[in-house]
Amino acid sequence: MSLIELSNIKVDFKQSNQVITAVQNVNLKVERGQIFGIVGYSGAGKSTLVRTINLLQRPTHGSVKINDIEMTSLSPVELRLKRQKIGMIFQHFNLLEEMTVKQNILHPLKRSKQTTNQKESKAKQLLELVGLTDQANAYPYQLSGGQKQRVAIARALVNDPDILISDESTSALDPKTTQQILELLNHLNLTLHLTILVITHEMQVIEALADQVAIMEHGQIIEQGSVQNVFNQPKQALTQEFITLSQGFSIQKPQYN
Ligand SMILES: Nc1ncnc2c1ncn2[C@@H]1O[C@H](COP(=O)(O)OP(=O)(O)OP(=O)(O)O)[C@@H](O)[C@H]1O
Repeated sequence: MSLIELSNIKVDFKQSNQVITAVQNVNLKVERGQIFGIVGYSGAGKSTLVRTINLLQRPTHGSVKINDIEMTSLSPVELRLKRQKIGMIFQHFNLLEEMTVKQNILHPLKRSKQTTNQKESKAKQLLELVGLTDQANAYPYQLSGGQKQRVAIARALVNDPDILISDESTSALDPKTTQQILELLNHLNLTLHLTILVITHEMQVIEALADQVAIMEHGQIIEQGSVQNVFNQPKQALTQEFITLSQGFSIQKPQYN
């Protein structure tokens, strides 16, 4: 049994008198402990697809199973509890500017029945895990982009999730900081056995981090497999294009005599 199993997913958006199909015919299985990458250009449907996993986006058709439980059949209360086990991080961090690092991390626990001591101890443990112990009382504006993403990661882990969804989490960061965040995600995968879904338009992120990859175009998965196989033997022209682009830019300059 796979941890995540998406079957025949379709997502339509209705806008006045037209229908936009953002995702269609998607079948995807993610095993526990995997790092699964989803690659595609802007508008390919990556974010819409992963938002169906915690039903932030309800699919028009299809089945979403987490741990063999059909998410689309859950009551609102059951769904809220299941969602707590799926953390998310984003490109622009989405921190609350008026709150300190520690308050941001503990924010998802605001309605929890945990004692202050339990929350303090959780915050301490998470601050240590993401390397921000000294910044507990700082505000987001005092932090670098990489530090902000570390706060967001700690916040995403506060309910001990089984799954972390990273939606372009390194796209606003410079290469060195990207490397550090990818190392942290890899560390979390290994030490917490966290299953991670990585959405990106950068194939080098997939190459560095993921075990499996799916390539999306026009709302569909056009190719998927192990990172090794897909990189060694890409079947689709778009996959080849992403691999070529990940090896850096090559500009043909005119020759002047
Ligand atoms: N709420 C919405 N209403 C209408 N159309 C939407 C909505 N959300 C997404 N879309 C459309 O669905 C398609 C897929 O968008 P989506 O954001 O999932 O792509 P993406 O691959 O994640 O790209 P990006 O990285 O730019 O977010 C796009 O054509 C987008 O305009």
